[in-house]
Amino acid sequence: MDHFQYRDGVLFAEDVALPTIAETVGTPVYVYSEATLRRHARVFREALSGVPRTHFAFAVKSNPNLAVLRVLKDEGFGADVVSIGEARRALAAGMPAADIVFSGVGKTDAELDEAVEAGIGQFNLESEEEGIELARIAHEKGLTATGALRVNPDVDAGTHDKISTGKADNKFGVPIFAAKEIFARLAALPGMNLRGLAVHIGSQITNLDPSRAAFGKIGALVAELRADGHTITHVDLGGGLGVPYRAGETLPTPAEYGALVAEVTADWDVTVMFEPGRVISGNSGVLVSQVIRVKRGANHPFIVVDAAMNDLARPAMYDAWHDVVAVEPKGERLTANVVGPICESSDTFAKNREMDAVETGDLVAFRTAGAYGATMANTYNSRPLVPEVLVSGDRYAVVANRIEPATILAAEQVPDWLK
Ligand SMILES: Cc1ncc(COP(=O)(O)O)c(C=O)c1O
Ligand SMILES: N[C@@H](CCCC[NH3+])C(=O)O
Repeated sequence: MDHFQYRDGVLFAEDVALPTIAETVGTPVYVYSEATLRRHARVFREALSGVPRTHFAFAVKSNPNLAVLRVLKDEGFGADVVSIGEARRALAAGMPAADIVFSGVGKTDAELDEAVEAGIGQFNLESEEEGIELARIAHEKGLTATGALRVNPDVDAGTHDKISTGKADNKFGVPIFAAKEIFARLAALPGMNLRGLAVHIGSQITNLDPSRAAFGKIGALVAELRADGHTITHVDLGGGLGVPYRAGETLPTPAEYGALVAEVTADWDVTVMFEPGRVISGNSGVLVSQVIRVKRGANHPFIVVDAAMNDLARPAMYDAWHDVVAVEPKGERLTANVVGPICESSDTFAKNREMDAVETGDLVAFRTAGAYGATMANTYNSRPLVPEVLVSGDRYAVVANRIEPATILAAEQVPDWLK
């Protein structure tokens, strides 16, 4: 059930009218539905109920807001983090360190050190070099770090090139042809408990065949490692399941993904770990923005809204589609370009888009903005950092303040020689 629905011609998030939030918090503003987050978490877990032992780690990068993480912690999720900053967020949300998986291709020694001290549950090792460093750091403290070797299976996930991670020339993981030897060397190090493998081939995956191919390669590697005498208790299959961004799109469902995983992993006898991000957070959020003005263009009008590419970078970065809807539709349609105020032509959310007619002062909502939205926001053009609101039934709360340019200016200074 969609928790963003029209009631009497006004778009609501659960039981809160979006204009109410826009009036009290201002625009642009991200609005998340707690009920949707919980529903997605439960649907995903349920989809994997055919797998006997599972661990769910929400990909913090998709939406690191503390309140969002708290909801997922409540749903029994741990976290997949890629920096110590994300690890601190997961811990601050109350997630046990043991439920946190530390991924990422460039973990610094300082990050590894802090994460080992914190008792992070699993390090997904992206290289032999990283594994050696982690083992040394842990051993010097008289501790043992738990690791899984991330394997690059050389499978094309068929997604946007910029978010594809499993091809041989992507920077992630160790080449599959070298994985056995690297595993053996790392497993022998004092300070290292290497318990399994990890794989993640990309994001916004819309066809499960590449996942099947990648998981099959991992299964074969598990068998080979066991034949060599290694103990494999955990395999992390990453995240990446895509979500519909436009009405009418059909994508693999969590249930189809779950059935594939149950089938492929049936004889693995491991705890299967997952790192879903977008599939949990994507359709849990919208970005609400106000129309500043509608200006005439050569072909179509330009609808200039108060959100920009600094608030929602996906269209500019990946030519991504986000549905744009009027919060209070008037029943008319038009074809327009929806743009932000930033001085770049890439600050375009929609081109030649047939959409609800809107006028100056109207509110619009960008749908499917809960993943890789606020988390990728910045302050380009000295714009404020966009705020976030969580709705729960008829309640709502600001869960991230708008950071005004003055706050950022206060962190800058002119050096003595220029005074
Ligand atoms: C290692 C890792 N795990 C999980 C994710 C989450 O991906 P998604 O949000 O597509 O589920 C990503 C991002 O692609 C990732 O790099
Ligand atoms: N930022 C990307 C996803 C990156 C996934 C990172 N592992 C997007 O918005 O689609």
